[in-house]
Amino acid sequence: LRIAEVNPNCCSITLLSEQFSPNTTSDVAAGMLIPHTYPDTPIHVQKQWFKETFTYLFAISNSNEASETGIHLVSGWQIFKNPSEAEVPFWSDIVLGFRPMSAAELQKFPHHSHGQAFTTLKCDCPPYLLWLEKRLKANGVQIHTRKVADLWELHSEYDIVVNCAGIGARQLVGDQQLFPIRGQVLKVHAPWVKNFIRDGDGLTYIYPGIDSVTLGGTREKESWRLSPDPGTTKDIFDRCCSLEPSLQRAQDIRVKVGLRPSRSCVRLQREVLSQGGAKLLVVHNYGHGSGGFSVHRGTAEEAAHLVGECIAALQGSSSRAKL
Ligand SMILES: Cc1cc2nc3c(=O)[nH]c(=O)nc-3n(C[C@H](O)[C@H](O)[C@H](O)COP(=O)(O)OP(=O)(O)OC[C@H]3O[C@@H](n4cnc5c(N)ncnc54)[C@H](O)[C@@H]3O)c2cc1C
Ligand SMILES: O=C([O-])CC(=O)C(=O)O
Repeated sequence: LRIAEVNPNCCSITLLSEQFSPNTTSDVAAGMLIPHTYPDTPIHVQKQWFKETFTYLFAISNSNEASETGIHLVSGWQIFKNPSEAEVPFWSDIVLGFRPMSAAELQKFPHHSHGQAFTTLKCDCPPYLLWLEKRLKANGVQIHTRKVADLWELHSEYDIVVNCAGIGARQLVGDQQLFPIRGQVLKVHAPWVKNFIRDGDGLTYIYPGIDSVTLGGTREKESWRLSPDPGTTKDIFDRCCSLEPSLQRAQDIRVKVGLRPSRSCVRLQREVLSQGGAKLLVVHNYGHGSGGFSVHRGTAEEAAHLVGECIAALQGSSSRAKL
C-alpha cells in the first residue's frame, strides 16, 4: 500500500499471496503497539519505525474509519517483579502518558513490585487487514492468490519483487537466520475488561480489543506446530486469571496459534539477483518477529523508499522496463 501511495501512476503493482486474512500470522497478533527490540538494529531506527506507525494509526483512531479498522486507544499497565527489569523503554515518549505506576495501582498486583502505566494503540487485526486490502484495491493494486516457490519464476512478469513473506521467507529465499517463535493465544469474551495488563517478562498478557480480549501467551523457539495445545490453553488461562481474577467468568474461548517470523533484525534490504546474465531487483521486508504490528508502517515506509531506488535504477538503465 505504501509503495502505491509513494509512487502513484509510476508502476503497476500486483500482490501475490498464498494466504489472506484470516489465515495469516498477522491475524493471530494481539495487535498491541508495544515494540519488541531487534538486537541488531540501531535503537534510533526502531524508534523511528515505531513513531511512524504510532502516528499513522493514531490518526486513523481519530477518524471516522476507526471502528471499521479496529484501531483504538487502550490504557493499562506493564508490571514487573524486579525493579531492575523496569527500566524506561526507548518508546516511552511515543506512547501517551507514560509514567511509573502509583502505589495504589500496584495494590492490584500483589506479586509485582514495580510497573509502568501508559496509553497505547491496539488493533483488532482481521478488520485492519481487510481495510488494508480495500485500500489496495482502491489504489489499483491487483490481488492474486498464488504461492511463489522461487523468486525467479516472477522474472518474466515483473521488474521488481518485494518480498514480505514473513516466516515463509525461510523457504522462499533460504534464510537460515529466520526462525519461528511459536505463539499461542486465547481470544475470549470478557467485555468488562477495559485495561491491558502485560507482565514485563512478556509471557502473560491481557489485551482488551473491540470484540474480544486476547490472553497470552507462549514463546516457543523453533517450533513449527500450528495446532493448539490444550495444556497450554489451560496454563495461559490460569496465568491470566491470576493477574485479572474476573476473567474466570470469560466465555467463548477460541485458541489461535501463530509463528513469529524472528530474526536479529528485520531484513530491509535491496538485492540484485543474477542468473545466466539476467537480473532481478528484489526488496526484502520480512523478519518482524514479535513486534511486527508495532513497526509495520515504519518498515513499509523504508521498503517503499527502496522500491523507489529500484525504479530510479531501472529508469536510468537501458534495460527493457515493463513498468
Ligand atoms: C501470538 C502472537 C501475538 C502477537 N502479538 C503482537 C502484538 O501484540 N504486537 C505486535 O506488534 N506484533 C505482534 N505479533 C507479531 C506479528 O504478528 C508479526 O510480526 C507480523 O504479523 C508479521 O507480519 P508479516 O506480514 O511479515 O507476516 P504474515 O502475516 O505471516 O504474512 C506473510 C504473508 O506472506 C505469504 N507468503 C509466505 N510465503 C509465501 C510464498 N512462498 N508465496 C506466496 N505467499 C507467501 C503468507 O501467505 C502471508 O499472507 C504477534 C505474533 C504472534 C504469533
Ligand atoms: O509481547 C506482547 O506483548 C505481545 C506480542 O507482541 C507477542 O506475543 O508477540
